[in-house]
Amino acid sequence: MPFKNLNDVKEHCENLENIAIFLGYNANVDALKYISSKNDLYELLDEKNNIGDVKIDIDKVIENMASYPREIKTPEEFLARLILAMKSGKPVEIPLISANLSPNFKKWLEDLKFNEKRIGGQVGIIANLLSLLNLEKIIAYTPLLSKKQSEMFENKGNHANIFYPVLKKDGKVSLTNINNAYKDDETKINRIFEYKEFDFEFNNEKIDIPRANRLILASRPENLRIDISEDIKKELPEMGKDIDCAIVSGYQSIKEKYSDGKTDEYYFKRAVEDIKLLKSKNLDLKVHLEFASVQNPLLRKKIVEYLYPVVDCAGLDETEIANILNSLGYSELSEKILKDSRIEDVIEASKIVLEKYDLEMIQIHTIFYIMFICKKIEDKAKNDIKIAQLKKSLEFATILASSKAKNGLITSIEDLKMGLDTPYNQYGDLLIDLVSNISNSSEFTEYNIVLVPSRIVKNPKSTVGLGDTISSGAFVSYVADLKNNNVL
Ligand SMILES: Nc1ncnc2c1ncn2[C@@H]1O[C@H](COP(=O)(O)OP(=O)(O)O)[C@@H](O)[C@H]1O
Ligand SMILES: O=P(O)(O)OC[C@H]1O[C@](O)(CO)[C@@H](O)[C@@H]1O
Ligand SMILES: [Mg+2]
Repeated sequence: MPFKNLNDVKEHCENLENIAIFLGYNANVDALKYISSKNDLYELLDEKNNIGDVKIDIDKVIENMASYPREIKTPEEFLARLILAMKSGKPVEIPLISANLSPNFKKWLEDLKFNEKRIGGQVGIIANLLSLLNLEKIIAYTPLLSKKQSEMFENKGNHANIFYPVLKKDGKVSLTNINNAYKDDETKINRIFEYKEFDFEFNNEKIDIPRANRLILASRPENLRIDISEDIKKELPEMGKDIDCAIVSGYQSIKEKYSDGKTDEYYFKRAVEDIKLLKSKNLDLKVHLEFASVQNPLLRKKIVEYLYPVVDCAGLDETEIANILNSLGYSELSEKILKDSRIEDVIEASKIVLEKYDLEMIQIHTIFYIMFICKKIEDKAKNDIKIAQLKKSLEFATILASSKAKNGLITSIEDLKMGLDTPYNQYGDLLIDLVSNISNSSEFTEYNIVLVPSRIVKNPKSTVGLGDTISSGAFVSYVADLKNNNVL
């Protein structure tokens, strides 16, 4: 067990302090609505426009939403997708395009009272986490940075360590404390419905919620472009020279077509350029792409086809990798994962993606485990060290995630004691045995498959952002090993 006490965790955090990282592109405000019981649910559904009076045939509504991007426009569609998400036991994110909303649904959303507002988006969540872990420098780039959004970035390290690239009057780009770098942009708000485990009746059906989870209604503002303006873009090579790694994300909000005539291809080509520019003066730079759920299979395929070839590491959950496989034509394997989430199938899927895009590392997080898959190092002694380091990075990630699950957010390194004190889930030993058998099979002799069981928090305060927490914690820990001892 690599972490016996909080001091071991603190010592591990110290290894991360010399890491500098670039984060792009998506940040937003997460407005959280807690649904802790069936009464909360009925109150939510009855609020104002009597959305609860909506009598819906869930299957019919879903059938009618067959066209993509399967966004939500009406109360019926919201209700149907919320109940399906609750039943599924899986995290769900669905785009919400305000221009397309029915008037009564738009009003219902506007009148909704939220329990809590906190930073969201991969960039927002990861920047605040890594700041707290005292990383040397975090360049957090997001296209929209309103004053309200900039204030939600919390420079909680020993020194202000979250920076935003600002074009100065002399034409130079300076990395400015993000709290002072805001522009007159709109604030992007996502609505998060965080529900606990409970059961309820709906349309004469008893519905069980198998585990606490969340449904995200992700706004898609027309003027949000996943892009870096030319004057900042030209500085990317210099920024890349002074950092060790990058985490890129947010491509899920790219739309096929924009009002100004631009298309998704325009933004994907520029996103590839951004990564190549960051790497251009620093060949050791490691780039991790954190996936999110993408309803539209064409868009999902473009994200991996354009971006996986130019990144080194990919983080995603089992639903996301199943959907990627579906977009790549492996529909049978995809269906099996979506239906049963068997680890053998997830590992096979990871190997397919790793090989197809020549990735260095895949990191998968599911409710029951967190796993790294990568090629072995020739030298056995070195590879054994690598496995031990990968395992330690995953352990660290589970401690981060369960601390955040327990407390809703991590406010100090002391909070990590909560995660450390949370035991592995009951399937831990079974999963470890399963993976060691698979690792020894002929198909995987060239691969390291390293798994750590998750430390599931019963009745978590919230679940949104746990995947971002896991992926970023494991990735920066991996990079620290690369940087500090070059064994990997
Ligand atoms: N109650 C919980 N306790 C501990 N870890 C959890 C709990 N619920 C979920 N997790 C972890 O968080 C991950 C959620 O990942 P993901 O859905 O990608 O989150 P997000 O995209 O919101 O960051 C799961 O794969 C699991 O490892
Ligand atoms: O797809 P979007 O609008 O960038 O939102 C991403 C969502 O995913 C999260 O980052 C969690 O992974 C939420 O905080 C956020 O609401
Ligand atoms: Mg995720």
